Amino acid sequence: TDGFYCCAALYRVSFFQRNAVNNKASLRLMHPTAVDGVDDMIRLGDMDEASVLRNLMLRHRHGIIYTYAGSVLVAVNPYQNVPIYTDQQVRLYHGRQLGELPPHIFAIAESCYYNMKRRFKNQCCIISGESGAGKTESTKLILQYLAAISGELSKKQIEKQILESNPILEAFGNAKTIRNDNSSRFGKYLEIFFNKHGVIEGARIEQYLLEKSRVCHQVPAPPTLSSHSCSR
Ligand SMILES: Nc1ncnc2c1ncn2[C@@H]1O[C@H](COP(=O)(O)OP(=O)(O)OP(=O)(O)O)[C@@H](O)[C@H]1O
Repeated sequence: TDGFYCCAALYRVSFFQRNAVNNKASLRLMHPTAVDGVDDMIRLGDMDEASVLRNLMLRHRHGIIYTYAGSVLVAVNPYQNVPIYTDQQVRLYHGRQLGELPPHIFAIAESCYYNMKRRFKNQCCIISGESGAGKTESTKLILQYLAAISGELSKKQIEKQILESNPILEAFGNAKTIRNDNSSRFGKYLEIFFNKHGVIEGARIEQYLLEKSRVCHQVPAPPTLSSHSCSR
Protein backbone atom coordinates (compact mmCIF):
# COMPACT_ATOMS: atom_id res chain seq x y z
CA THR A 1 0.00 0.00 0.00
CA ASP A 2 2.94 2.37 0.48
CA GLY A 3 3.66 2.05 -3.22
CA PHE A 4 0.02 2.73 -3.98
CA TYR A 5 -0.16 5.97 -2.02
CA CYS A 6 3.19 7.02 -3.47
CA CYS A 7 1.85 6.62 -7.02
CA ALA A 8 -1.21 8.73 -6.24
CA ALA A 9 0.87 11.46 -4.63
CA LEU A 10 3.37 11.56 -7.48
CA TYR A 11 0.64 11.90 -10.02
CA ARG A 12 -0.87 14.83 -8.17
CA VAL A 13 2.43 16.75 -8.01
CA SER A 14 3.16 16.38 -11.73
CA PHE A 15 -0.44 17.25 -12.60
CA PHE A 16 -0.35 20.49 -10.63
CA GLN A 17 3.14 21.45 -11.81
CA ARG A 18 2.24 20.95 -15.45
CA ASN A 19 -0.98 22.91 -15.17
CA ALA A 20 0.50 25.70 -13.08
CA VAL A 21 3.07 26.33 -15.78
CA ASN A 22 0.90 25.76 -18.85
CA ASN A 23 -2.66 26.75 -18.17
CA LYS A 24 -4.19 27.39 -14.76
CA ALA A 25 -7.70 27.52 -16.24
CA SER A 26 -7.53 23.84 -17.28
CA LEU A 27 -7.97 22.74 -13.64
CA ARG A 28 -11.44 21.33 -13.18
CA LEU A 29 -13.56 19.86 -10.46
CA MET A 30 -13.45 16.15 -9.86
CA HIS A 31 -16.48 14.24 -11.10
CA PRO A 32 -18.80 13.25 -8.19
CA THR A 33 -18.29 9.54 -8.95
CA ALA A 34 -14.56 9.95 -8.32
CA VAL A 35 -15.26 11.75 -5.04
CA ASP A 36 -17.48 9.05 -3.52
CA GLY A 37 -16.05 5.95 -5.21
CA VAL A 38 -17.71 3.26 -7.32
CA ASP A 39 -17.47 -0.54 -7.27
CA ASP A 40 -17.16 -0.74 -11.08
CA MET A 41 -14.71 1.77 -12.49
CA ILE A 42 -16.53 1.74 -15.82
CA ARG A 43 -18.96 4.04 -14.00
CA LEU A 44 -16.30 6.66 -13.22
CA GLY A 45 -17.22 9.98 -14.78
CA ASP A 46 -13.54 10.79 -15.32
CA MET A 47 -11.75 7.72 -16.60
CA ASP A 48 -8.19 8.83 -15.93
CA GLU A 49 -5.31 7.60 -13.79
CA ALA A 50 -6.02 9.99 -10.90
CA SER A 51 -9.68 8.91 -10.62
CA VAL A 52 -8.80 5.21 -10.79
CA LEU A 53 -6.13 5.54 -8.10
CA ARG A 54 -8.37 7.65 -5.90
CA ASN A 55 -11.22 5.18 -6.26
CA LEU A 56 -8.98 2.26 -5.24
CA MET A 57 -7.55 4.29 -2.36
CA LEU A 58 -11.01 5.26 -1.03
CA ARG A 59 -12.18 1.65 -1.13
CA HIS A 60 -8.98 0.36 0.43
CA ARG A 61 -9.43 2.84 3.31
CA HIS A 62 -12.83 1.23 3.95
CA GLY A 63 -11.26 -2.22 3.89
CA ILE A 64 -12.65 -3.06 0.42
CA ILE A 65 -9.88 -4.70 -1.58
CA TYR A 66 -11.76 -5.65 -4.77
CA THR A 67 -13.06 -3.35 -7.52
CA TYR A 68 -14.30 -4.13 -11.02
CA ALA A 69 -13.24 -2.46 -14.23
CA GLY A 70 -15.92 -4.10 -16.37
CA SER A 71 -15.24 -7.82 -16.30
CA VAL A 72 -11.70 -7.30 -14.95
CA LEU A 73 -11.18 -7.53 -11.20
CA VAL A 74 -8.65 -5.16 -9.61
CA ALA A 75 -7.31 -6.41 -6.26
CA VAL A 76 -5.36 -4.30 -3.77
CA ASN A 77 -3.25 -6.51 -1.51
CA PRO A 78 -4.55 -6.04 2.07
CA TYR A 79 -1.42 -7.62 3.64
CA GLN A 80 -3.60 -8.94 6.45
CA ASN A 81 -6.23 -11.63 6.87
CA VAL A 82 -9.60 -10.44 5.69
CA PRO A 83 -12.70 -12.49 6.63
CA ILE A 84 -14.14 -12.67 3.10
CA TYR A 85 -13.10 -16.14 1.99
CA THR A 86 -15.28 -18.29 4.22
CA ASP A 87 -17.53 -21.19 3.13
CA GLN A 88 -20.45 -18.84 3.65
CA GLN A 89 -18.97 -16.49 1.04
CA VAL A 90 -18.49 -19.43 -1.35
CA ARG A 91 -22.18 -20.29 -1.00
CA LEU A 92 -23.12 -16.64 -1.43
CA TYR A 93 -21.32 -16.26 -4.77
CA HIS A 94 -22.24 -19.69 -6.13
CA GLY A 95 -24.80 -19.37 -8.93
CA ARG A 96 -24.68 -15.56 -8.99
CA GLN A 97 -23.74 -13.52 -12.05
CA LEU A 98 -20.77 -11.19 -12.25
CA GLY A 99 -21.82 -7.79 -10.90
CA GLU A 100 -24.81 -9.07 -8.94
CA LEU A 101 -22.85 -8.97 -5.69
CA PRO A 102 -19.93 -6.76 -4.57
CA PRO A 103 -16.66 -7.34 -6.47
CA HIS A 104 -14.89 -10.51 -5.34
CA ILE A 105 -12.40 -13.06 -6.65
CA PHE A 106 -15.06 -15.75 -6.06
CA ALA A 107 -17.33 -13.94 -8.55
CA ILE A 108 -14.61 -14.27 -11.21
CA ALA A 109 -14.18 -17.98 -10.41
CA GLU A 110 -17.95 -18.48 -10.50
CA SER A 111 -18.21 -16.71 -13.84
CA CYS A 112 -15.54 -19.04 -15.34
CA TYR A 113 -17.20 -22.12 -13.88
CA TYR A 114 -20.64 -21.07 -15.11
CA ASN A 115 -19.40 -20.27 -18.65
CA MET A 116 -17.50 -23.55 -18.84
CA LYS A 117 -20.54 -25.59 -17.78
CA ARG A 118 -23.02 -23.69 -19.89
CA ARG A 119 -20.98 -23.30 -23.09
CA PHE A 120 -18.72 -26.37 -22.80
CA LYS A 121 -15.76 -24.10 -23.58
CA ASN A 122 -12.39 -23.89 -21.86
CA GLN A 123 -11.96 -20.84 -19.67
CA CYS A 124 -8.78 -18.99 -18.76
CA CYS A 125 -8.02 -16.59 -15.89
CA ILE A 126 -5.07 -14.25 -16.34
CA ILE A 127 -3.64 -13.01 -13.06
CA SER A 128 -1.11 -10.25 -13.41
CA GLY A 129 0.76 -7.88 -11.10
CA GLU A 130 4.18 -6.97 -9.74
CA SER A 131 6.04 -9.15 -7.24
CA GLY A 132 4.11 -9.29 -3.97
CA ALA A 133 0.88 -8.03 -5.56
CA GLY A 134 -0.98 -11.21 -4.57
CA LYS A 135 -1.05 -13.35 -7.73
CA THR A 136 -0.27 -16.63 -5.97
CA GLU A 137 -2.80 -15.95 -3.22
CA SER A 138 -5.44 -15.07 -5.82
CA THR A 139 -4.74 -18.31 -7.69
CA LYS A 140 -5.17 -20.27 -4.47
CA LEU A 141 -8.45 -18.47 -3.74
CA ILE A 142 -9.81 -19.37 -7.18
CA LEU A 143 -8.74 -22.97 -6.55
CA GLN A 144 -10.36 -22.90 -3.12
CA TYR A 145 -13.61 -21.73 -4.69
CA LEU A 146 -13.59 -24.28 -7.54
CA ALA A 147 -12.65 -27.06 -5.14
CA ALA A 148 -15.50 -26.12 -2.79
CA ILE A 149 -18.23 -26.07 -5.44
CA SER A 150 -16.89 -29.12 -7.27
CA GLY A 151 -16.37 -30.93 -3.94
CA GLU A 152 -20.11 -30.80 -3.28
CA LEU A 153 -20.61 -33.13 -6.24
CA SER A 154 -17.38 -35.12 -6.11
CA LYS A 155 -16.75 -38.54 -4.62
CA LYS A 156 -13.04 -38.83 -5.34
CA GLN A 157 -11.93 -35.68 -3.47
CA ILE A 158 -9.31 -34.87 -6.13
CA GLU A 159 -9.78 -31.17 -5.42
CA LYS A 160 -8.44 -31.77 -1.90
CA GLN A 161 -5.26 -33.28 -3.36
CA ILE A 162 -4.84 -30.30 -5.70
CA LEU A 163 -5.09 -27.86 -2.80
CA GLU A 164 -2.71 -29.94 -0.71
CA SER A 165 -0.08 -29.98 -3.47
CA ASN A 166 0.41 -26.21 -3.07
CA PRO A 167 2.52 -26.18 0.11
CA ILE A 168 4.78 -28.90 -1.36
CA LEU A 169 5.37 -26.94 -4.57
CA GLU A 170 5.92 -23.75 -2.59
CA ALA A 171 8.46 -25.51 -0.36
CA PHE A 172 10.61 -26.17 -3.43
CA GLY A 173 9.70 -23.25 -5.67
CA ASN A 174 9.27 -20.22 -3.37
CA ALA A 175 11.77 -18.10 -1.51
CA LYS A 176 11.93 -14.94 0.55
CA THR A 177 12.80 -11.77 -1.37
CA ILE A 178 13.05 -8.11 -0.42
CA ARG A 179 9.52 -7.58 -1.80
CA ASN A 180 7.74 -10.77 -0.79
CA ASP A 181 8.34 -13.24 2.05
CA ASN A 182 6.84 -16.04 -0.05
CA SER A 183 7.80 -15.18 -3.61
CA SER A 184 7.25 -17.71 -6.41
CA ARG A 185 10.51 -18.27 -8.22
CA PHE A 186 8.87 -19.87 -11.24
CA GLY A 187 5.77 -19.20 -13.33
CA LYS A 188 3.02 -21.80 -13.04
CA TYR A 189 0.53 -22.68 -15.74
CA LEU A 190 -2.21 -24.52 -13.93
CA GLU A 191 -4.85 -26.48 -15.79
CA ILE A 192 -7.86 -27.97 -14.05
CA PHE A 193 -9.91 -30.61 -15.81
CA PHE A 194 -13.62 -30.97 -15.18
CA ASN A 195 -16.02 -33.65 -16.34
CA LYS A 196 -19.31 -32.73 -17.99
CA HIS A 197 -21.02 -32.53 -14.61
CA GLY A 198 -18.61 -29.80 -13.45
CA VAL A 199 -16.66 -32.08 -11.11
CA ILE A 200 -12.85 -31.77 -10.98
CA GLU A 201 -11.27 -34.86 -12.55
CA GLY A 202 -7.63 -33.83 -12.42
CA ALA A 203 -5.09 -31.04 -12.81
CA ARG A 204 -1.77 -30.35 -14.45
CA ILE A 205 0.82 -27.80 -13.42
CA GLU A 206 3.51 -26.77 -15.87
CA GLN A 207 6.40 -24.53 -15.04
CA TYR A 208 7.09 -21.88 -17.64
CA LEU A 209 8.67 -18.49 -18.10
CA LEU A 210 11.52 -18.97 -15.70
CA GLU A 211 12.75 -15.38 -15.67
CA LYS A 212 16.46 -14.97 -15.05
CA SER A 213 15.71 -12.26 -12.49
CA ARG A 214 13.74 -14.84 -10.50
CA VAL A 215 16.64 -17.27 -10.21
CA CYS A 216 17.50 -17.50 -6.57
CA HIS A 217 20.85 -16.87 -4.95
CA GLN A 218 21.96 -16.04 -1.44
CA VAL A 219 22.44 -12.29 -0.93
CA PRO A 220 25.84 -11.31 0.58
CA ALA A 221 24.47 -10.36 4.01
CA PRO A 222 21.14 -12.06 4.67
CA PRO A 223 18.97 -10.33 7.30
CA THR A 224 18.68 -13.50 9.37
CA LEU A 225 20.61 -16.75 9.23
CA SER A 226 17.46 -18.77 8.68
CA SER A 227 16.07 -16.75 5.76
CA HIS A 228 16.80 -17.62 2.18
CA SER A 229 16.89 -14.36 0.26
CA CYS A 230 16.73 -13.48 -3.40
CA SER A 231 17.62 -10.33 -5.22
CA ARG A 232 14.14 -9.73 -6.66
N1 LIG B 1 -6.12 -11.63 -0.62
C1 LIG B 1 -5.15 -11.56 0.28
N2 LIG B 1 -5.46 -11.53 1.59
C2 LIG B 1 -4.50 -11.43 2.53
N3 LIG B 1 -3.17 -11.37 2.26
C3 LIG B 1 -2.80 -11.41 0.97
C4 LIG B 1 -3.77 -11.51 -0.10
N4 LIG B 1 -3.09 -11.51 -1.26
C5 LIG B 1 -1.79 -11.44 -0.95
N5 LIG B 1 -1.61 -11.37 0.39
C6 LIG B 1 -0.33 -11.27 1.13
O1 LIG B 1 0.67 -10.82 0.23
C7 LIG B 1 1.76 -11.74 0.17
C8 LIG B 1 2.30 -11.80 -1.24
O2 LIG B 1 1.33 -12.34 -2.11
P1 LIG B 1 1.71 -13.37 -3.29
O3 LIG B 1 2.79 -14.30 -2.83
O4 LIG B 1 0.45 -13.95 -3.77
O5 LIG B 1 2.32 -12.36 -4.36
P2 LIG B 1 2.76 -12.67 -5.85
O6 LIG B 1 2.12 -11.62 -6.69
O7 LIG B 1 2.47 -14.09 -6.21
O8 LIG B 1 4.32 -12.41 -5.76
P3 LIG B 1 5.55 -13.07 -6.58
O9 LIG B 1 5.40 -12.57 -7.99
O10 LIG B 1 6.74 -12.50 -5.89
O11 LIG B 1 5.43 -14.55 -6.42
C9 LIG B 1 1.17 -13.06 0.65
O12 LIG B 1 2.15 -13.91 1.23
C10 LIG B 1 0.15 -12.61 1.66
O13 LIG B 1 0.78 -12.34 2.91
